[in-house]
Amino acid sequence: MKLQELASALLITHIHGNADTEITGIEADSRKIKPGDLFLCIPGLTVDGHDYAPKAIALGASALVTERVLDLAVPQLVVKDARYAMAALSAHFYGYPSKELKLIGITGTNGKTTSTYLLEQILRDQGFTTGLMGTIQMKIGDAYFEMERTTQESVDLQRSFRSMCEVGTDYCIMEVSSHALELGRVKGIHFHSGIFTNLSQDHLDYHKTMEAYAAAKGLLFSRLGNGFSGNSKDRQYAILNADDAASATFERLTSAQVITYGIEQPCDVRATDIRITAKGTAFKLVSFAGEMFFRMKLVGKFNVYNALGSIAAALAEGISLEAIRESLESIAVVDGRMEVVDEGQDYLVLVDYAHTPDGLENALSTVREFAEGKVITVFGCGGDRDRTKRPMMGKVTASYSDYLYVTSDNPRTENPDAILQDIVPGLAEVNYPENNYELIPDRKKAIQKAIDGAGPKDVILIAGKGHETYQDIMGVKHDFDDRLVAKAAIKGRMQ
Ligand SMILES: CC(=O)N[C@H]1[C@@H](OP(=O)(O)OP(=O)(O)OC[C@H]2O[C@@H](n3ccc(=O)[nH]c3=O)[C@H](O)[C@@H]2O)O[C@H](CO)[C@@H](O)[C@@H]1O[C@H](C)C(=O)N[C@@H](C)C(=O)N[C@H](CCC(=O)O)C(=O)O
Ligand SMILES: Nc1ncnc2c1ncn2[C@@H]1O[C@H](COP(=O)(O)OP(=O)(O)OP(=O)(O)O)[C@@H](O)[C@H]1O
Ligand SMILES: N[C@H](CCC[C@H](N)C(=O)O)C(=O)O
Ligand SMILES: [Mg+2]
Repeated sequence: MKLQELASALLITHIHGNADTEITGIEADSRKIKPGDLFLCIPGLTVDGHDYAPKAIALGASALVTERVLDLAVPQLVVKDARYAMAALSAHFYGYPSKELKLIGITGTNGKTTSTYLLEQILRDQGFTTGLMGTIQMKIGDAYFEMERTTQESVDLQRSFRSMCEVGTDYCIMEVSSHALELGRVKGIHFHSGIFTNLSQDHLDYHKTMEAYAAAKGLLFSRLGNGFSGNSKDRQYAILNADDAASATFERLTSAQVITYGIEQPCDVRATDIRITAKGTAFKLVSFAGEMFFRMKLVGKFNVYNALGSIAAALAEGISLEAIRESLESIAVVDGRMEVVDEGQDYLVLVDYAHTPDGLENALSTVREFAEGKVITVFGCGGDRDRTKRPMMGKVTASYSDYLYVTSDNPRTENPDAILQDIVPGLAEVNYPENNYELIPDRKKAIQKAIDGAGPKDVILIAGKGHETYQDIMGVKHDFDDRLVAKAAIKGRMQ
């Protein structure tokens, strides 16, 4: 595509240099430039992409998008806002692929990944070709890719959507993080439907206040449904959790048709008669499409919420309740979410991804409900992330646990001991006895100790890392998988 043609996606631009320059790719990271690419210079929060333009040119970039003319010998498309331009130009370059897919975005503090897996399974079982995008991985056709982040940068997103179109994808189910919404990664993307899981504290390092965090999530819904067509195929849906106060705001923001789900409040898709055991969850579904009993292998009341959001979305797509039930009942586990580590031991070991106060409250209240012995928790808090959630996570964990091992969870560039010290005031707040916890920065040692000390019927919850296979220390990702470490410790104890 010629630079001139690409520039037509924006009204106010200025081309400095040859407008007929051929662009064969589009990229915002100088480290990924290939010859012929257009390099987008994005002023970031940590560095300014304009400083990397010489490196991009050295690697073969044929033109730049800049916010000011740089003294460099390549054509430049000068724009007002490079981040906005990145979203608009990449959509144009890849031919607006989100319009060719039925894209269902899922946002909320907890439950996004789980919900994407549930809904994707239901749709796949119906014979649809599905795409998936989120924290654990991206799926395009039958190929799986590792993800750097939960929601990709706009240029990568558009490229991924185009690849999904090329393999005949009908539905793409994706997690939409608050960072992505705030940073405009999903600007101009056409969503078919949006699902809201819940809102509780996280990421205040970035959003600063809960109001700003909620407003970021709201962006997904304010963009839905703007333009009725009368054609039921084009109809857009906002699927909202009736038991979460933020839903009322999102309902006001959206023009999409609202479907509500929940447990406590009256709503369109509701679960009653809920039973929770260590082996699964059963409930009666009462919905606008009828009533039915569900028996899922997924553990925890929070997974009933995740199921309800997915059921509502699937019903909106015209899938029968019976088919939805069959799919949901077939799912054994979502990678790293309440995953059992079973080596035949007489205590239960669960690996879970709870890494917020609310996530921990949900995971631990579930464990409390079925634990016959003590509840022992191993957890930590991520470095370079919301510090104010640390004592809150300590408090919640202490409230539900008989014994605690406070340890490291991706300290990143922070001092691991200092992170642990930020958690301790939360334990003191509920007068947690000093004899009931240990601070062990080495996560492997903490897991080993928890396993060595477990008695029959005890439950050990290893929280925070779930599917992760690394421990990030000073920017270096060291191999670390809670499930493998726990497995080895259980076996070690048996010998
Ligand atoms: C707060 C945040 O999300 N920041 C993201 C944002 O950073 P930024 O705008 O500050 O960019 P920057 O790092 O200053 O770089 C500016 C520009 O220079 C470019 N650059 C930079 C270095 C270089 O050598 N060459 C180069 O070209 C960069 O590609 C970028 O275009 O844009 C960058 C490029 O896309 C991202 O790498 C970066 O993610 C950071 C690393 C991050 O950790 N993000 C996390 C918090 C995040 O996004 N998490 C959510 C999930 C959260 C959840 O819901 O749990 C997610 O969607 O993953
Ligand atoms: N609906 C829910 N409500 C509250 N807690 C939940 C819910 N679903 C899952 N959780 C808890 O949160 C943890 C993370 O779940 P999941 O990975 O599905 O969330 P996520 O929103 O994708 O998280 P992230 O923002 O890190 O991508 C789970 O391991 C579980 O402990
Ligand atoms: N999406 C979340 C994941 C946190 C997972 C936890 N293991 C941590 O590193 O804090 C984040 O980037 O904040
Ligand atoms: Mg996720």
